[in-house]
Amino acid sequence: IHIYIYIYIYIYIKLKGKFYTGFILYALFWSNANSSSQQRGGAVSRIWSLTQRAVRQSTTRTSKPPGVALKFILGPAVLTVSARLFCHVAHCEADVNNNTPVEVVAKNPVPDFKWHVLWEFVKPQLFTLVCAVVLAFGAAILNIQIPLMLGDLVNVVARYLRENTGNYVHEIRGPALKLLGLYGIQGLLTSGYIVLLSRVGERVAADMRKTLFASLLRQDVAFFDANKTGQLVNRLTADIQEFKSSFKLVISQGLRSITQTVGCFVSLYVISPKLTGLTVLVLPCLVGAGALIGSFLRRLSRLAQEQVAKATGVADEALGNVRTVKAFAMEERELQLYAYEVDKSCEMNENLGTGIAIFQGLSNIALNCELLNYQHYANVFVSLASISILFGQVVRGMSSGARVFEYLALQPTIPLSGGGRIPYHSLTGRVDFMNVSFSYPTRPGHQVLQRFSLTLPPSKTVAIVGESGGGKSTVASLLERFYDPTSGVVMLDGLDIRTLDLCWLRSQVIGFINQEPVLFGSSVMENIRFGKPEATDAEVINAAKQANAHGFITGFPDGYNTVVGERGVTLSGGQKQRIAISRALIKNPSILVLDEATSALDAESERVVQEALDRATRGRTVLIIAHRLSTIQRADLICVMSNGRIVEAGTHVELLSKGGYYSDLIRRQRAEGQK
Ligand SMILES: Nc1ncnc2c1ncn2[C@@H]1O[C@H](COP(=O)(O)OP(=O)(O)OP(=O)(O)O)[C@@H](O)[C@H]1O
Repeated sequence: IHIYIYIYIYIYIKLKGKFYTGFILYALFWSNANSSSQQRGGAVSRIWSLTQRAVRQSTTRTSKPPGVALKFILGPAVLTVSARLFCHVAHCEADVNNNTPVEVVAKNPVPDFKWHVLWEFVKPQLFTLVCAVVLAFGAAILNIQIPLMLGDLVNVVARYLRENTGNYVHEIRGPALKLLGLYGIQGLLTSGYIVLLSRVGERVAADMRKTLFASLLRQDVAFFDANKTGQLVNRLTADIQEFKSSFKLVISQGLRSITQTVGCFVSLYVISPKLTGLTVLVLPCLVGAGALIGSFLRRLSRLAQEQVAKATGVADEALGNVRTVKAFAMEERELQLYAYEVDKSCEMNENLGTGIAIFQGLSNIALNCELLNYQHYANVFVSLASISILFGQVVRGMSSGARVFEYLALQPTIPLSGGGRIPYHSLTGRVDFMNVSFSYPTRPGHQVLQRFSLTLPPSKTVAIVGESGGGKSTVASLLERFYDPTSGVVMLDGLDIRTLDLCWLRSQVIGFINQEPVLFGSSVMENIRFGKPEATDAEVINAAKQANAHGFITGFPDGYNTVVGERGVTLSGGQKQRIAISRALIKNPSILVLDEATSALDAESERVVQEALDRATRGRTVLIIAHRLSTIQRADLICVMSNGRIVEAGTHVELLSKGGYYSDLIRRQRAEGQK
């Protein structure tokens, strides 16, 4: 009987997660106690024998072997619970999406779990959730009834064996049919609540993902300086996954385990187990069927996982290239793309949930039918063990939830919308930096700009040159309003840019091209259209012509429909740069910022790109940040920066004749070129 109980529990463990820690500990404890008591030594053995004696004295004898409840049910169960509570060991609850948890370093290491935020997500699913709870409760109540029905059946068999009178088939039919009916209803209820719960879980998780993604995209660039993209993506994936699993498990198992534990303790002492039956013969069939359905479910799970990864890929790309997304004010479009992929993965996970539901419903029926003779022993153990799993799961679920909620509540310091706009026909494109001082929020002690002043006259080209780390790119970042100055103002047409609509500023006024153009893994057409989503094909082609890109694009077999690969890996540096220029030009910006736009190119690529840039800059206010001084000689004004200040300014000829910092830079660059 002991072997059977172990086999039964083993199967249960296989189906419901691994909670064998208590068993291993118990087995060790028991064998140690037995061998030690034979040697009459050891504190452990003495405590053990005292416990056994106390239990023997306190329990009234039943038909069960003495101490069986302690040895095979309470012992392992209590040890499992303790191991779980105190040691956090050996629990590996099945994760349908096989997400590998990544260490998350939170800004606030222990964020609070906010119930009211959870409520906002659960509210729309409340009806489905209540139905799931009712069904789960019904299934749990039936689970308690089953051993009692079983008792009726056993009584009939026992009476027949004892008295050998009456019509056996007639007498057994009633209780047997009742029992089968009960199993059927129980299976249906189980499937029902799992389907509903899976739906609630998936929808809550999908809503959380979309809301968190929207909240992340809204954040300032400074937020992304302080947080690694991988961690943010992890909150969108692993944390929400963990939270979802816990949410479903706690509701389904919590209700079932508590009701079942109470009920099974009662029935354990009411019914006496007599039947053994065909279990050994049937078990391999059950295991085989389980393995078959399991492999199907694993396939479903893998597909769902791939879809989740796809959604994560979209998020990762948008967040990883957040400067580009922000420079084109494309937050809304990225959100839509992500929402589409998330909804698809939500649907696939719902299908998976239905598969699991059918599997569990069937396995419940099969196990109940075939293993009924051990039901009352094993159920108590399983219920107790499930409660122990729940403790750990509640803790993990709440901490994952808290990490997700932490970022939902964050408000950006630079709001994306709101503020004034200057009508297109009256916008001149004059920019003034007035006494600007600035430190990056992640390095507040390091002042990058100190009382920096500079004017970009309308339709003129101003270049900034100077030593590396002197603060040139920071000037461009402040114009894009990736950050706000610590003191001083940046003005557009005489208006403080903090009073202007940021979305308008980035999407319509400023075109930004930097050293390493970032493309998205879609077609050339879509990449150029990123600059102006409503642009017609003709506008896209026109922008590509202006940027010297039309020729090479039409040379590809798929032309504008050529997919450029992740981050544009299938294109050369010069080609990528020209697509980036087309993307900036399509919005017809009044101001163009070129941050080292040609410094990563070889001489030939630089020539074609430079040609495109010369054409692109005509009639616009241009700020060029340059390393290669040869590219800026025709600028209307060249400023030399050092230590966050302008130390010299003038035209190329003026600065050369001055013989100061600029001519020194030119000399050094020539010398490097000759080497
Ligand atoms: N996001 C950031 N967070 C914190 N510090 C930064 C950040 N970006 C730049 N810095 C620091 O600010 C200073 C100025 O950097 P910036 O990129 O503006 O220099 P640069 O003149 O453009 O240099 P380079 O010519 O090498 O590109 C440097 O000391 C740099 O380390």
